[in-house]
Amino acid sequence: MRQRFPNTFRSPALEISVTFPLSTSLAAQGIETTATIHPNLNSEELTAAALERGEGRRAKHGPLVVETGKHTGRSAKDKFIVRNAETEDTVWWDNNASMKPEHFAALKKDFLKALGDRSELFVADLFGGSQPEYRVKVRVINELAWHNQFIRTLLVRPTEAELEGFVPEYTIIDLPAFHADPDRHGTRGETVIAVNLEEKLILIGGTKYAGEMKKSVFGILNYLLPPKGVMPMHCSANIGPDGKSAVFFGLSGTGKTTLSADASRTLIGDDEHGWSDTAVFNFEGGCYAKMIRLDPEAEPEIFATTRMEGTVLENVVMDEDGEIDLEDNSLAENTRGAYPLSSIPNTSEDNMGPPPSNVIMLTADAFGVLPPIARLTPDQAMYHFLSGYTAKVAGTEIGVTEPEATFSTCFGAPFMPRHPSVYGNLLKKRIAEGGAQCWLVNTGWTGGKYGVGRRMPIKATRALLNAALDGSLGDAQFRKDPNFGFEVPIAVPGVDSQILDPRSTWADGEEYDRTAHKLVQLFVDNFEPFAAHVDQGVRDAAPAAA
Ligand SMILES: Nc1ncnc2c1ncn2[C@@H]1O[C@H](COP(=O)(O)OP(=O)(O)O)[C@@H](O)[C@H]1O
Ligand SMILES: C=C(OP(=O)(O)O)C(=O)O
Ligand SMILES: [Mn+2]
Repeated sequence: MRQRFPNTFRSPALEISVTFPLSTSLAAQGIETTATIHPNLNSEELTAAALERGEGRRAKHGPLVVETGKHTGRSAKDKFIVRNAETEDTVWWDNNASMKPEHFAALKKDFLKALGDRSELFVADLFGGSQPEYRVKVRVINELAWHNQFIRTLLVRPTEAELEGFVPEYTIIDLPAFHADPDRHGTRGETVIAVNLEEKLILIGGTKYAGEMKKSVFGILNYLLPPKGVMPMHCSANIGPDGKSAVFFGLSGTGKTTLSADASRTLIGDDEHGWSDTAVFNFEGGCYAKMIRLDPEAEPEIFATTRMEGTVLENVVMDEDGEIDLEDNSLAENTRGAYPLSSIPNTSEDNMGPPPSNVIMLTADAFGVLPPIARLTPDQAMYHFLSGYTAKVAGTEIGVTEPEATFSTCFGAPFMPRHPSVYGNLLKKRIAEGGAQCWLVNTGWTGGKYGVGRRMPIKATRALLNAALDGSLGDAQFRKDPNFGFEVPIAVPGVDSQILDPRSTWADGEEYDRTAHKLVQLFVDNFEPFAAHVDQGVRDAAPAAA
């Protein structure tokens, strides 16, 4: 039986038939421009505007196909948080690059001048977040029509009633054609994502990769929600036939979107959620899926969106007949598709679900050491959440050309402005309250490390996940992993038992042991800085260095 929630957040605004005037003018925000303003256009109008302006081409079955030039992934090293009274003591500066207020002031002045010079601008008033008491009003100002379509697809679209009297709390100005000047703006180069949490203003310039906008809103929510007792999460989420929800943490490209799209489960969202006292709620109103080598058998729901109007395909190769080729990575390895939740058949109508009964942590293990699934105690869950061991998947960040083993705390370090212990303690509290069962799932390599072994078959991952989520995995026999101490099932119906014992999938068991000991040492070394922030139970959950 499909889980039904009151239809209070699904907005028809994606289908608004006319442009909707801005309740708060740009001038009221101190933005002087003679540009023609296109306010709150819907997808259809924005696609038409993008095609008219030659920003992209239409694929045979409807999607808008665009290219983003040299930036086909996030420019992680060009993102800055302004260091000021608001952020000095609240931001985790070991992990977030800082910008001086005077550099931001110069950058803002130059952005406002650039806005003044534009002949037209596309402006969308949107929500970041679905649960009314926690959502943030965000205004996005774009020079590209397709960027405006992207962000209204990815964020939550207000109803027409909610647009009445809409006063933006945060404003994003997104100018891909703007080139930052390192001397004047304190940037590394001409690309910049500058976040001012005091002025509530985000300036994005010098990149056409649309993911920067969506991740900027994610960063705002990751900063604002912890003081309200809400845990922000880099995860996807869905609801099973039993009405129980699950969240899937994972760094970029590890499987959040893929694994949360499952015909037998109701999708909530694919990337960013909050865990409040009463619900797990989506921060977004759409999905942003990797499209490279998409297998229509393994991922039918996502594949169907590549044949729909309202989808934006980023860096997907298309021939002159409008036929797309998802196998072709000549433009980018990180090809993407952005589509509204309404494009997926079975989604939660109010973008929310009950607090999670299962917490899945997805790790793309490039060493091929970790089992395809492991059951975690709450202390082991905290340990792995703070460790965030995974691989940066090729293409998701500028400069990452093949899987790189990495430790990305909270499975989303690039998006976490506060210290990891803030998020870790919220997770600990939520798990203790609701008794969620936690799992570690390796969607990376098996049969050897990256380059020797093979990628974990999606079919095996889905079978193991479904067994975990429907509870049947609880009846399996488990063994204790000799290196990491967590429990691993010995046999699961429908899954090749050998894959459950990684060592047996390697040609040389002793080579496996050596690699496993190396990985354990990497875990131990990485966890050092967290040890003081956690209790003894979590420290005891660590793997024993060889
Ligand atoms: N076992 C697996 N589980 C999940 N995804 C897998 C697996 N094997 C390969 N993949 C691929 O990894 C990528 C995961 O991308 P995606 O789900 O968009 O990640 P995220 O949403 O975490 O950024 C997809 O291209 C998917 O086809
Ligand atoms: C779009 C992104 O998110 P994800 O890959 O986690 O879907 C990203 O990391 O740029
Ligand atoms: Mn994703």
